[in-house]
Amino acid sequence: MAAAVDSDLALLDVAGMAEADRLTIAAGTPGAALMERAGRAVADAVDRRTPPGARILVLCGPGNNGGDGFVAARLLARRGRPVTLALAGERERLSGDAAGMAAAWTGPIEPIDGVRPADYGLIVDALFGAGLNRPLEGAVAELVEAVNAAGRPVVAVDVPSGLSGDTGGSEGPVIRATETVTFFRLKPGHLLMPGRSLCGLVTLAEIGIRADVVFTPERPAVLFRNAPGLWRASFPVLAPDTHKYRRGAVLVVAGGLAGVGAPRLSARAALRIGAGLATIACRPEALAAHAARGPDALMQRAVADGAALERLLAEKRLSAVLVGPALGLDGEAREAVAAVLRSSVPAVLDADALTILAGSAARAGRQIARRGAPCVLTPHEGEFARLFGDSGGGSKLDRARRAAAEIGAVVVLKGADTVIAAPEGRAAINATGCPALATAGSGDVLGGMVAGLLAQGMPAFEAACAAVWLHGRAGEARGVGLVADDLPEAIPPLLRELQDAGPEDWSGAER
Ligand SMILES: NC(=O)C1=CN([C@@H]2O[C@H](COP(=O)(O)OP(=O)(O)OC[C@H]3O[C@@H](n4cnc5c(N)ncnc54)[C@H](O)[C@@H]3O)[C@@H](O)[C@H]2O)[C@H](O)CC1
Ligand SMILES: [K+]
Repeated sequence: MAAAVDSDLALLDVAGMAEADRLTIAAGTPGAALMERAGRAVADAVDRRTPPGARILVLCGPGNNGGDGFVAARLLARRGRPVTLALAGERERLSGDAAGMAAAWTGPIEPIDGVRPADYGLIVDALFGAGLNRPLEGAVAELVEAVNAAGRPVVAVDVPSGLSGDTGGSEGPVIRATETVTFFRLKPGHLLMPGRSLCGLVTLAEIGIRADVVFTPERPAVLFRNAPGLWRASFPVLAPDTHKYRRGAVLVVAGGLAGVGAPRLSARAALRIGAGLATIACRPEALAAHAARGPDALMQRAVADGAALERLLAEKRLSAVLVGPALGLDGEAREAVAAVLRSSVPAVLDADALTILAGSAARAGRQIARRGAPCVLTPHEGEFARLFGDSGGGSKLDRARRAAAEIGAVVVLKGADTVIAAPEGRAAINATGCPALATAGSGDVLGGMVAGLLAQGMPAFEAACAAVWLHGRAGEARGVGLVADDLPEAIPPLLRELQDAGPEDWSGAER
C-alpha cells in the first residue's frame, strides 16, 4: 500500500508543526488568524467542562502558547466567564501575534507571583508549548507545582507545559492536564509515555492549517497514530472461494520440553487472526508434549536437526515463520535462527531469537537484506537494548526508526506506547491496550498475530500495525485478570467488528 500522502492519522513533530505554520502563513493565512482559532478551540473546551460561575485562571507564557491563552481569556470573558489572566514574564517582552493578542485583552494582567491556582475552578495552561527548550525552573516551575497540587481541572494549550511535544518526556516539573487542546495534527508527545498520561483527553482542533500545502507527494506523512485507517486497505478479507492454504500457512519454530506453551499460544493466535494452517516445529523430545495438548487445529512436526528445519522452511506452501518463543538459547536454537534468516519466508523474530542476535544487529541486517522477504522484529525494551544498544538515544520513536533503518526490517518496540517503525522511515505509535497485557505469554500472542497477518499477504509494516492495534484491543476486551491464554479467543469478535465497520468508520477510528 503506498504510503498515505496525508491522513488525519498523521503526526507532526515540533519542527514539522512549525513548518506547517510557516507554509500555511506563506500560502496567505495570517498567523493571527491561526492563533485566534487556536484560542477559540481552547475557550470552547473550557466552556464544555466548566460549570457556570466557576472562576477561571488563564496562565500565559512569554510566547505564542501564551498568545493562544490571551485569545482564550478574551473569548471566555466575552462569554461572561469570570476570568483572571496571569502572565509569566513582562508584557513588553511579548512579540508578534502574541503581543497583538495581549493588546486585545482589556482585563488586568496579574504577575504569576502570588497567584493561587487553588482559588479557581479551572486553570488554562498557556505557559509553554512547542517552544519549550529547557526544563522549567524558578517561579514558573513553582507555579506548575502549585497548579498540580491544587487538584483543579486543567486545560493545557497544545502540550502540557514542561512536556516535550517530540518525546512525551519532561526533565523538570510538568503540568498534569485534564484535557489538552492541540492543533491540526497530534504530536508524538501526545501518544508516547508519560506524555499520553500527562495530556489527559487530547482534543484535536482544526485551525486552518493547509494540509494540502503541508503534505505533498514529495513530502508525504511518515509519522502516524496507529488506527485501522492506516492499514485497513491491506487487511485480509476472506474471499468466497478461499481454502486453508490460500489463507496462509504459519510455521512456529519452537524449542524443547522447556517451552511448549509459548509456541502454542503463538500458533493459536496466528489461526485466530485468520491463517489457514499453523504448524509447530519442535525438538523430538517435545513432540509428545505437544501432541498431548491437542487435539486442536495445530499440527506439530519434530525437527531433529537443521536439515529437517531447512526442509520445512523450503516448503512452497509456507507463507510465514515465527521464531523465538521459548526457543532456547543453545546451539540448536542458534542454528534454527540462522536457518530462518537464510530462508526467504516472511519472518517474525521474537523473544529468544532476538536475544540470540544480541550485539550483532549489523550482521543480522546483512542476512536480512539477502532474504528478499519481509522481516518483523518484536523486541521489548530489554531485547531492544541488547540488540541495538540505545541506538543513538532520543525518543522511543527516534530509537525505533533508527533501528529499523539499521537492520532493514520492521521493528516493533513494545510497551504501553508501542512504536512500529519501517526501514524506509514510516512509523506509527500505538495507543490501544492496558496494563493487564503485561503478563507472561502476551508477547508470544503478538508474535503469532503478526505472523498470521504476514501469512495472509499483508505487507510487513501494515501487518505489524494491525497486529499491535488488535492485540491491544484484545487486552482491553479481556481487561484486568486476563492471562495470555485468553487473548487468541478475543481476536474473532474484533475481526467481526472491523469487518462490520464501513470504510468511513475506519478513517480515524480513534483508539
Ligand atoms: N500551528 C500551530 O500549532 C500553532 C501554534 N501556536 C502556538 O504557538 C506555540 C509555540 O509558540 P512559541 O512562541 O514557539 O513557543 P512557546 O510559546 O511554547 O514558548 C515561549 C518561549 O518560552 C521560552 N522558553 C522555552 N522553554 C522555557 C523554559 N523552560 N523556561 C522559560 N522560558 C522558556 C522560549 O524562548 C520560547 O520561545 C504552540 O505551542 C501553540 O500553542 C499558534 O498560536 C497557533 C498555530
Ligand atoms: K501549554
